[in-house]
This record gives sequence, C-alpha cells and structure tokens, in this order.
Amino acid sequence: PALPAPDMEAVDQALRNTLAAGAPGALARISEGGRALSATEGVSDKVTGAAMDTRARFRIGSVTKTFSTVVLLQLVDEKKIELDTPVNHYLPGLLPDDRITVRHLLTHRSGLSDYTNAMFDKTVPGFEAVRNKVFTYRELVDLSLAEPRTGEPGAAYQYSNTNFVVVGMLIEKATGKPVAKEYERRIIKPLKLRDTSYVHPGTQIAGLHTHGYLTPDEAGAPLVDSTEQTVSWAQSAGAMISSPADLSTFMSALVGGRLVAPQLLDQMLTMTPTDAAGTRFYGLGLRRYDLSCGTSVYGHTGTVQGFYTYAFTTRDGRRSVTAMANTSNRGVANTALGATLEGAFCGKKPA
Ligand SMILES: CC1(C)S[C@@H]2[C@H](NC(=O)CCCC[C@H](NC(=O)C[NH3+])C(=O)[O-])C(=O)N2[C@H]1C(=O)[O-]
Repeated sequence: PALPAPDMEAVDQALRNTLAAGAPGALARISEGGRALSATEGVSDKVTGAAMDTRARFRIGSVTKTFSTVVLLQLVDEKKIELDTPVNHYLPGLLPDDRITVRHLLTHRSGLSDYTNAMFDKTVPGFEAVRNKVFTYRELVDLSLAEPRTGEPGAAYQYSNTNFVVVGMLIEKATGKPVAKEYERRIIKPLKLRDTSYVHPGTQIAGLHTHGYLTPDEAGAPLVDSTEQTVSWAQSAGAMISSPADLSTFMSALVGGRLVAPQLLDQMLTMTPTDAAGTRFYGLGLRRYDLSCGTSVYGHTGTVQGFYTYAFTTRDGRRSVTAMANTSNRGVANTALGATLEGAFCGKKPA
C-alpha cells in the first residue's frame, strides 16, 4: 500500500524540538520517486551562522556499519568468507574464543566488549584524548580484549563497536586492500555517491560540510566543535562521511537488491528484537524500526562526536529519510530528532 504523504509540519516540529533540546542545527531530507522534500532548522556553523544545508556532508558514525556489512556480504557471495565460520579461521589467534563466528560480529552477539564505553566515559576529555590519534585495528581489539567479555558467543545481542573493527580486519585480510578501496569499488562508485568517502586518518571533511558540536557532560558547559577528528577510534565501525541524499540512495539501493545477493539480503533483513517494546530490531549490520503506523523501516543510526544521524528506508526502498542533528551526547536531541521518522513515514497523525 502507498504510504501517506509526509507530514512536513510534524517533521519541522521535531527539528525545532531538537534545537530546543540543545542542537545548534537539525535537518531532514525525504526522498521518494526521484523527488526530495527537505526541512532544516538552525545553523551548521556557529561561528559564521551559516544555515543547516541538506547538501552538506557530515560524519555518519555507525551508519558506516551497514557499508561494512555490504562489503563483507559481497565477499561471502564471492565465497571468500563464510558467515558461520569462526573469525579465528581467517585471523588466526585474534580472538580468545574460536566459537566467535563472522555472523556473531554482524549481529552484535560475539560477546566482545565495546572499548568505547571506557574510552568515552568522560565525554570531552575522552574525545580530546583520541581526536588526533591513529589506532591500528589490532590496538582497538586489544582494548576490548583487556575487558571481560559480555557473554558467550551467540548468546545475546549486545551492541559493540569492536565487532565492526574486526569486520574491517576481515575485509582487509580477504581482499588484501584497505577498506577505503573496497567501499569505493563496491558501493561508492557503482552508486555514484559523490558526497560519500571513507577518510582515515585525515581529520578534514572536504567540500561543503556541516560543523558538529559535542555537548559536554557538565550542564551549561560550552559546546565543543568536534568536526575535525581522525575517527581512528572507529574506522570500519564509524569513520564514513556522507550526505543526506547519498545515504538515502545507499539504503534504498540496499533493500532494492542492488548491492547484496538476494539470499544474503534476506539474512541481513532477518531481525531479532533489541528492545522490550518489540519495536526495535537488529539484523546483519542493519536496524529495523517498527513505527506507530505499522510501517517498518530499515537502516542504521549513527552517533559520532558532534553528529547524530538516522538513515532509514521502507522495505521497497521507495521512500528514504535521512535526519541529522549537529550535536551528540545529548540524549534528548536524539529522541526529538527520532520523531522525524514518524512524520516522514507515517504522515499526519489521525485527529
Ligand atoms: C549505539 C550507538 C548509540 S553508539 C555506536 C557508535 N558510536 C560510538 O560508539 C560513540 C559513542 C560515544 C560518542 C559520544 N558520547 C560520549 O562520549 C558519552 N560519554 C557522543 O555522544 O558523541 C555509533 O554510531 N553507534 C550508535 C548507534 O549505532 O546508534
């Protein structure tokens, strides 16, 4: 059934609420049938006062995980990697448990702890300590292995960046190439994503881009411009740069079967619940949200210092939405921003 028209009033109200919750700016871009509806509020640069611009690039954080999953599943299709084979078969001795499989990584069921919890326990000091640092994948995995594991392999969903750092290692081992090359060759070029790039360890966002502002833990403390960083603490788990239009192109191409073989896309879309309400799910490097109007949308969220992103599409890929606020560590901003999805996909609420 065709979706109701987006409720742009509700979308814009969600953006205004996001600013009221502390974001300097927020945007939403809805693409459908070759047309786009956009809404922006506030500023993309607190110094110049430049307005938020849906054409501008920004850091997408963990939406990168879906790009990494696509590359890995293409390698599975090419018989270079098997989903239910232990990671240590490909990377001998890396993990302390031979039972951890490639699939456990993509479903966040490996039990490997997330090193970023300790790394960013104190938000601004943690960020300042790593913003110009360059880590090897191995160093990031070792940070995780220094902490207790969160459970037995396969036992439970427990989100961990470590899983997708290991995915990056698998991609580089199987291809002999840096992940940047594989993203470029397998996704960015074929889809003509002109505003999407994997930059590591450079700290700049090239071209027209939005500034991101990290909200400190201390109430009332000034926001920190966190736009420039290596994102080396995340790499294949979160270092991608993109734009609202490119993310919608990517997500609708993904569900439309243009990136991953049908039987592997089915596995990507095979979801397990991640919340008590039973409206949030995770498959292989992909989230599903069940919205209040009964529509299920597929995509990923991203939190990287100064940017919070939602990038979702309908199962048929006909309507795709990117929403972004240029602050992070501000839970309410994320919650307010999330309401854009309801307006964009569910349309006007019944009176
Ligand atoms: C599961 C998440 C939320 S966390 C994960 C990843 N982002 C990170 O791991 C960075 C976390 C710290 C970022 C920082 N927060 C603090 O420092 C708090 N002390 C901030 O808000 O900028 C990403 O992106 N994912 C999000 C996702 O997938 O939605």
